[in-house]
Amino acid sequence: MTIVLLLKQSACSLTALNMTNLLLAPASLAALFTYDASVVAVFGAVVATVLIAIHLRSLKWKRMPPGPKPVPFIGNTHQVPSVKPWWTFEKWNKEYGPVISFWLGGTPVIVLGTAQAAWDLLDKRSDIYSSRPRFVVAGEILSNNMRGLMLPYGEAWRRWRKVLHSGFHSRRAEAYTPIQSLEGKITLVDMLSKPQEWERNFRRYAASVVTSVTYGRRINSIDEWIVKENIAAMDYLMSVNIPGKYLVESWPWLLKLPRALQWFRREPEEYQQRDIKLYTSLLDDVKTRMNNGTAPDCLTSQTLLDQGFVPGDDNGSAHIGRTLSELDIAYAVSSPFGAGIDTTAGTLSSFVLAMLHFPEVQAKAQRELDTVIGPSRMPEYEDKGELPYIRAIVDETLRWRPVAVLGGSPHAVTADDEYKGMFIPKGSTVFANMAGIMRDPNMFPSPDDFIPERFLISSPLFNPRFAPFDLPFGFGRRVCPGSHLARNSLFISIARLLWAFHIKPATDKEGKEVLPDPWNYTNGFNSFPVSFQCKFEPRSREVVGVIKREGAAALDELNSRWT
Ligand code: HEM
Repeated sequence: MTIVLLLKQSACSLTALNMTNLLLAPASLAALFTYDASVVAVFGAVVATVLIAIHLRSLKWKRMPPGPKPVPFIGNTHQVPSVKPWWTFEKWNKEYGPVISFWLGGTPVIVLGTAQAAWDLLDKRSDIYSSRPRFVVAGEILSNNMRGLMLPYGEAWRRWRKVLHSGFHSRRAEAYTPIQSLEGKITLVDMLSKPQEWERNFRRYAASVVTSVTYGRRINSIDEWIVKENIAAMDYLMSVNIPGKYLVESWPWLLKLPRALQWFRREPEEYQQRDIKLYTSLLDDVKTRMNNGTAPDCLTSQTLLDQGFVPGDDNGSAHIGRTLSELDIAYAVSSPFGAGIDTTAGTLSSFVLAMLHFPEVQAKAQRELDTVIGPSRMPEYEDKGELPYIRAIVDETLRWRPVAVLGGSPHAVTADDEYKGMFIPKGSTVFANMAGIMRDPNMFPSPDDFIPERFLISSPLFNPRFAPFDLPFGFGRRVCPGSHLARNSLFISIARLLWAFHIKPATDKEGKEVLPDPWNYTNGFNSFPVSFQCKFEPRSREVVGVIKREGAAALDELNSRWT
């Protein structure tokens, strides 16, 4: 009994002692106890939050747009063909929906397969969909972040883009139409004298328009050094931009190795020196002509002036640098070369292909030209308002075979996003698959047929959503800055080719017509018809006379302009 009482007492006294200790203990001790408790609480809360966040995130990731099942480490890389992947993307869009996702290694890729999805995300949410994926070798090492096309969305890109915007916005582009018209007349002469070289003639036209408006110098042939050097620079750029070619694209931490150990740098850095030499020599040439007062108004002269260059001053270049360095300018004004030649010339080749496969369209267009223009003069820009069917053919060509088949360069998302209940993670690469978008039968019934009437306001097939038809030129803040220049080139070239020539299939030895395969297109970010033969027969002797007369006058005028 006594023992039990003692035990009871001691238990009570222990309890009392503990209570007393807690109440009477020094403040520091109490704080220590309190602190320990809160550390545990905070730690627990952090762990719980992290676990909840991981759980929620994994739920989010499960809500990514549907797509083919990835495998560990490589994702879906093995399922994406290196040749014309846009057909596979179109197939997946048909199978899984207008917005699909897959994985290239550790990078999520989103493909938009309808115009609506592209408008909703790339246009309406352009604040977070306007960046580019990281191009380690092509953008960072080879181009030292000076090729704006590959720059992520941000200040450097904005400064670069301002140069192109002020050089090619719609009013400024109007000022280039006299050059485009004169060059177009030279092209018609080339088409008369060497019709078998029609693709080269188109390339010369596109290249001469670009060099004239950027550097104030025209070209007579695509074999001139300025074209060859620029093409070589573009070819190398393309050659390093092949997925899987460089380990450092998937493992950018390799850039943290001592420079001497970064084996992948040597060759692109050598080519960077070659690019710098080319672009600065073209810039210096314009500066020299500005100094002696012979430089025509062009993108380069305009940008140099905007950036503070003082022509005629011995130290004129020292003032350059309001927002861009001289090298930045040299790179910025070189961009139209890479972006504006294959796109324009390739679209003209698609137009020729369409005319071979849809002769009734050709005949209808020629009826319009005969009514509005007649054979005694050639179409001019002033006739544009009177030639709705020709304008519709331009739009339909851009739709029928979009040259920027994957929407140009891919976009990248800079923040997590939700779209129609689907989760789109930050850092995803986003393609607007033009090949699929332009063949969406809901938007473009009978998509494989060439039907200009879709773009004719007077036609029941007209869809007002496509007035104007901007879709081929991309989306949001990255939309093509050269679209006005490109459209003007396409309009005048197409109007005059149809006015001047019957475009007919080539014939074999037995005289049988040989139609080129309408799907035989090149691989690459710009896709255009693989070279084919066809005939350009002048429509009348009167037309030939006009071409020769106008062509000679155009050459005189161009020579007096640029020398
Ligand atoms: C038929 C002709 C052309 C087509 C179909 C075309 C189409 C495109 C497309 C789809 C894009 C990507 C837009 C995006 O990322 O959403 C683009 C970008 C670009 N285009 Fe064009 N283009 C053409 C001609 C031109 C011309 C003539 C120039 C030169 C003045 C030009 C300069 C550029 C540049 C510099 C970019 C990059 C814009 C940036 O990243 O901010 N393009 N183009």
